[in-house]
Amino acid sequence: MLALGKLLELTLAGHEPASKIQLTPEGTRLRWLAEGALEVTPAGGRDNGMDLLLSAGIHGNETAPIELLDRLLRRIARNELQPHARLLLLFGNPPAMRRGERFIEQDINRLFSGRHELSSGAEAMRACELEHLAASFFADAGRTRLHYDLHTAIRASRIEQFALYPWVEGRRQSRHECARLQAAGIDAVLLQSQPSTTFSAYTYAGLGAEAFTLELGKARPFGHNELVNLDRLELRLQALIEGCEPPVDEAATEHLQLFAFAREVIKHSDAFTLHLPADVENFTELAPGYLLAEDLASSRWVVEEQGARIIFPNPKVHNGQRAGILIVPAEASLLG
Ligand SMILES: O=C(O)CCC(=O)N[C@@H](CCC(=O)O)C(=O)O
Ligand SMILES: [Zn+2]
Repeated sequence: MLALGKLLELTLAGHEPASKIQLTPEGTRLRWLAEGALEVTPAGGRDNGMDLLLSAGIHGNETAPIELLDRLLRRIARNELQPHARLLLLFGNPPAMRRGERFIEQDINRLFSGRHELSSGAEAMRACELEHLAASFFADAGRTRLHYDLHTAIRASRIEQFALYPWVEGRRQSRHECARLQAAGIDAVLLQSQPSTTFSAYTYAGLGAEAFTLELGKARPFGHNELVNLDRLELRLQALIEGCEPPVDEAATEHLQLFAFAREVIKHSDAFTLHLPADVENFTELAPGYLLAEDLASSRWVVEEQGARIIFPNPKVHNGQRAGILIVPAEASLLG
């Protein structure tokens, strides 16, 4: 296997490869761009016009998707997968991956769309570097741009695999892309309705890609991901890479669970208290009138929405950060 196929090993060891460009016997080109960053160019005459960015490890402890990217790259480097799409593979936060932690100083997924400019430190610099790598990768006009930013969640989830679809003014979220995700084993999509500082929001709003954060199960250490079943996603990604994706059935989105963003719960101070059990699962329903959280100056978060559910509840975030999202069921007619 080509040495660059071991990007994960190189990244975890903090090593730079001796040779930065390698070719498979079929002519697929692997190019190391920066720590945790590798570009794959199809052999001559094979390029089908798709630019596919796959990222994982934006949170260093979310190992199942990191292992998934590693498997895909090794297959390419062993000449078992013949790419017809251009690929950019990114491991987002190598120092945090080495420590098996979500982040070192700051959550990188709060630093995109220029937010890193208001901050400093290694994670702000990495967010800036990732923006540049993505922007250069998606620089050519007239090509299809797709980005999946792969994650796992801190807690268990009533809907195990779901996507967050970024939002930008004036652009409708695509039924076709939702159907493609459904075919990849994703059971629910949260349609965002406000700007965000995540990586997928940057590539969606800033670079015009179709882009999603995919939540694929519960975060566990390397080698302990047997409960995270990524088979359907892996098959779909292989098909996208090889340019032989089976047709996508848009009518099937009838069975996709769609949610709309209702409100973010922001932790303002150390006095913040979240009134949920520590083991509450993502997508747990909360009845109208439920007192969800309290904070300084007697501020209270009371559920008002019918059919509300909570995702990503986390009272341990830094002050000023999101401590949960309230979502509500949405209609497929929102999709374009
Ligand atoms: O499990 C949790 O509480 C957080 C899981 C996670 O990291 N989610 C992403 C979602 C990104 C998005 O909103 O698109 C994040 O919080 O960065
Ligand atoms: Zn994550």
